[in-house]
Amino acid sequence: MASEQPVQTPATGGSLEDRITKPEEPQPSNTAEKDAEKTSSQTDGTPATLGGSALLEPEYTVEVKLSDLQADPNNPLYSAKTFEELGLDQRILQGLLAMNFRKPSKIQERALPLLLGNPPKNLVGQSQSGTGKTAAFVLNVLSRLDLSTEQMQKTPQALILAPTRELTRQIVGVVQVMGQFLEGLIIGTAVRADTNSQLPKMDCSVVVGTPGTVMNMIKKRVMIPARLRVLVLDEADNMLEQQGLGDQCIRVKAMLPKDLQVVLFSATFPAHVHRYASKFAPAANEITLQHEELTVEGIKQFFLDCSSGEDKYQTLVQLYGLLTVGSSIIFVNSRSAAAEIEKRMVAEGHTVASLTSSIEGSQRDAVIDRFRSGEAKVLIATNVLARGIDVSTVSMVINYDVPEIHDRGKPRQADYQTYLHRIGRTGRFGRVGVAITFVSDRLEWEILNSIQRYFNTEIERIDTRDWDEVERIIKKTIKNPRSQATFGK
Ligand SMILES: Nc1ncnc2c1ncn2[C@@H]1O[C@H](COP(=O)(O)OP(=O)(O)OP(=O)(O)O)[C@@H](O)[C@H]1O
Repeated sequence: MASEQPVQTPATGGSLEDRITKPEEPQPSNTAEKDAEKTSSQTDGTPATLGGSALLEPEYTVEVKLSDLQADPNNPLYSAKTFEELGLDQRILQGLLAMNFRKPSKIQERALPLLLGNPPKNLVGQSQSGTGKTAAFVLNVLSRLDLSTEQMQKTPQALILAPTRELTRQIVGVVQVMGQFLEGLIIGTAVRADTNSQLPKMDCSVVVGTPGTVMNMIKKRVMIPARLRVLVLDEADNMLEQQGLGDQCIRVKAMLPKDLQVVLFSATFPAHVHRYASKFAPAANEITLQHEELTVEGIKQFFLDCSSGEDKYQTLVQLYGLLTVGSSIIFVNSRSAAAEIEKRMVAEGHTVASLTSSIEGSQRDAVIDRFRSGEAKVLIATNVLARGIDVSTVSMVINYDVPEIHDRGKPRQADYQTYLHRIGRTGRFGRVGVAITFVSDRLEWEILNSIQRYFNTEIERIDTRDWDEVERIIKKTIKNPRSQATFGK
């Protein structure tokens, strides 16, 4: 197991000495505009400059389809305003331009005025997967920084907590690109180290990290939280609910200044966590949705009947060709299942990678980086990758195992939130994708049925007796990277 030693890691896989990320030197605004003109594609979680997968979509597809979606008031990407009208700093607007963000999404348009108000108020914000929550909180963080002196540039003023190292590194990438024109912005990454290395000092303006590592850093006084103004919890329901993570978040918050703005974001806030979230972020403004509104219509949901565990494996192998049309993630419920499937598929000559919490941190970084760059197109993962990960080329998600809550001694039951987050790895920001769940017995079928009812959505059965038909259905769905689909009900 990896040591508890926390480190700051470079967001971009630089040298170990280079642990604090400084954005590149600001460029004059006309350069940014020219860059935005040149690039026809938006960037996803890790932009191409950071080794990520920039979208290779023709300009007309992005312009026409996305602007259609953003003009539809029933769509979560809809906005009546421009970023300029939201009162953002000119240098931040330049960052958005460089990312090719033309218009805010609904959550960005609604959340930003609430977040940017003074005196600052807490916020609980919810919107469907892939609708731009990261930008909403990053824009608030960047807007609240005082970078006027070198001392302040090296003083943590905002803390963003995320549940996994992969999501942490992704958020660092977004802060870096969005804040590239803010002179003096320094970003620290606080994730667990592979070995017992010394804790680096968090001499930075923004810290992004996982709760356990941040807690250690504060305890050991390598991170001084006295000047923090904003605390963000991404995937907040998961952060507050999960045993361990929840305790750590509470302990971290207890070590921070009392007059801090607390911002909680997630696509899901089940009722029992929502009550708790209201305590963690008292008197918060709230943007919430009903669970029936949460599914993204661009994600076409299917299920496949399998006769046994072995049949699930054979079905996956039959699907392999389709999995590599774009990129895909295969979700399993255990680390051992991930290892087993990877071993068998590799032995049979298929190219797959796997990412679970059983591998060391730097190896995990290497796997996700290969997936982002498109070098690895099929990734087997546990729930560690279910939330937040934004790789725009993912056109297919397979639930090899139905997501379930494992409560010892209790009957098996559906994990609604995890289902939604897993399938949300595709169909990002107006794109289309396919999610297929494998069902191998009656109980799994009942669990999937209850998921369907909970979200008031449709999960269509695919008949595997005719593989040509299966292929036709899936290809038809993912052929066009953007649909005219509306979201929710
Ligand atoms: N206003 C915008 N214009 C264009 N693209 C955008 C805009 N806002 C966000 N995006 C892009 O949309 C994608 C999804 O954004 P993000 O990862 O923030 O979604 P999310 O709501 O946090 O999803 P999840 O619930 O899965 O964590 C990203 O690739 C991001 O770059």
